[in-house]
Amino acid sequence: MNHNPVYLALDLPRLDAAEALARKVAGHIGGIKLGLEFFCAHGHHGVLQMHKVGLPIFLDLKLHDIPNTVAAAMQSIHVLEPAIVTVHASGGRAMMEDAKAAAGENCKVVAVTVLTSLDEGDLSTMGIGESAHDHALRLADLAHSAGLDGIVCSGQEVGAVRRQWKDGYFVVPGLRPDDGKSKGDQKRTVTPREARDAGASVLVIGRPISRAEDPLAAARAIEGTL
Ligand SMILES: O=C(O)c1cc(=O)[nH]c(=O)n1[C@@H]1O[C@H](COP(=O)(O)O)[C@@H](O)[C@H]1O
Repeated sequence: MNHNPVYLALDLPRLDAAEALARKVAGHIGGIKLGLEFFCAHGHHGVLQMHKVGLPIFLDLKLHDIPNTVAAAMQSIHVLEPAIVTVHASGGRAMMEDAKAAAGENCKVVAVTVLTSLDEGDLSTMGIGESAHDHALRLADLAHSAGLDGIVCSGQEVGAVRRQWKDGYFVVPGLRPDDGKSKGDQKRTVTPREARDAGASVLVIGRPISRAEDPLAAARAIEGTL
């Protein structure tokens, strides 16, 4: 892989702090991921501000609604020129098809399969009887047939998904360089290197860099393992 696959998740409440962190580690990451925390606090203005850092922007909005609403939301973010946008695969085939049709040019649309914060116990409380692995594969298939560019899944499933969808674009969060010693709310974790070796296209990393005592050293160390 000749470009840096790491997208830094900027889950920080303050815009100035988020921008300062992105600028500090910019030479050691490949892009910036802005999620719900950032978008709800700073909206379009915040995204346009972060574009000034000069890295591709991944807009992680996890859209999940009726097809018409999701398509309209996709259209209203064209102006932000995101490189990647997320929707939830559990929104169904028609929602994903309409989301892709409404996406801007050069924007990859990827579907979240099973959140990395869930394990089999959580799935069973939601009425899902199959394993996280099987459910992620099922939703990956659905996203593929709906014409999406790829999916979001944990590093524990990405190898199997890659075998069934050879040219897919796969985003893997839930990464812990310390091999899960500081999981926090994440349940299905692997190391960045394991995810890359298993076939991830993008590695999403937040707190292991943003909450590190020295974020620049943390970003460099992760880069060195890839
Ligand atoms: O869509 C995502 O990016 C996502 C999907 C998922 O299943 N799990 C997951 O953690 N994420 C996001 O990836 C980031 C992970 O952050 P850290 O756990 O701090 O590295 C957060 O911004 C999450 O919103």
